[in-house]
Amino acid sequence: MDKKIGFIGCGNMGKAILGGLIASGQVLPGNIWVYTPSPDKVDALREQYGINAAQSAQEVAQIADIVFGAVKPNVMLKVLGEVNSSLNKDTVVISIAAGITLDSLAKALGHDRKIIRAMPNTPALVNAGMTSITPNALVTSEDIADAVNIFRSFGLAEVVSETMIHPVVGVSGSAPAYVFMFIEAMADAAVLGGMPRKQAYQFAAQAVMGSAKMVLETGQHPGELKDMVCSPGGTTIEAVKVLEEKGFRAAVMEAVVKCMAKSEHLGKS
Ligand SMILES: NC(=O)C1=CN([C@@H]2O[C@H](COP(=O)(O)OP(=O)(O)OC[C@H]3O[C@@H](n4cnc5c(N)ncnc54)[C@H](O)[C@@H]3O)[C@@H](O)[C@H]2O)C=CC1
Ligand SMILES: O=C(O)[C@@H]1CCC=N1
Repeated sequence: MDKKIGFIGCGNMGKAILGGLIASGQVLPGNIWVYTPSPDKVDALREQYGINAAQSAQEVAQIADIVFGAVKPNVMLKVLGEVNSSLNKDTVVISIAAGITLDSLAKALGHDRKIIRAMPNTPALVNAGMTSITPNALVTSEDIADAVNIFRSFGLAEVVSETMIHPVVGVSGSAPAYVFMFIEAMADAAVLGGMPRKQAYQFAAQAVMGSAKMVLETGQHPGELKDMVCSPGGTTIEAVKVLEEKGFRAAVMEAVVKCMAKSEHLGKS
């Protein structure tokens, strides 16, 4: 793609997208402009990736064809509002902020602006992201294809209606955090069993990745795949029984429901 890509804000998530995009070879580093208020951080990104360091958010807005707003939700509307007059007519603005609706973005940017609300996740950094994309009515099918291509260059991406955004945050945007906790807890137990810590993380993480791949690639029901592991009278069913007794599934469901509720709350405040 020869479009110019801009990042206003580039912390955990912006860097995951930037890193994924560059690793995919889809966009050359020379076609990427980044601004954050900390010049040291932008310089570090320039050294690591070879991107252009912008002096201001307005500079990014002037140059880029596609501008990522990758700042925290509480400053997103202010930051985008301040660069609005620097954007070109056809620039596509992609906000990745949790809880910031297309409607509020249009209020900050004007109702004639092409805007996409996207919800990526940090595994973008290792080419395994999952992103939802919700365009407003002004975004053309070509713009949508560009956005899908960008996000698919480092994982999977689906266009969804804005009503799906809260489940997306719950099951994907925020989900890596719960999975990391699961991996950490399994590894702690393996360490308790005498395994060196580094090896414990490797075994636990590979088990999670392989299991996820089985769900994605076999098309089999997760319950069926679980049953395949549980030998009669074996070790796994002992662990499964404890997880059921401790309310593992209910805890996960409740956590995701809380996450969705917070996403909805952010959208209203
Ligand atoms: N971290 C995650 O896993 C995910 C985060 N998001 C969304 O991504 C957005 C960013 O989150 P993180 O990357 O985690 O936050 P972060 O705090 O790591 O990064 C924020 C970035 O914005 C910059 N910044 C702060 N004020 C600014 C300003 N006035 N102008 C320009 N840049 C400014 C900071 O220097 C930093 O580079 C949030 O809106 C969040 O909802 C979405 C999906 C997943
Ligand atoms: O915790 C958050 O608010 C952001 C949105 C999805 C993941 N991190």
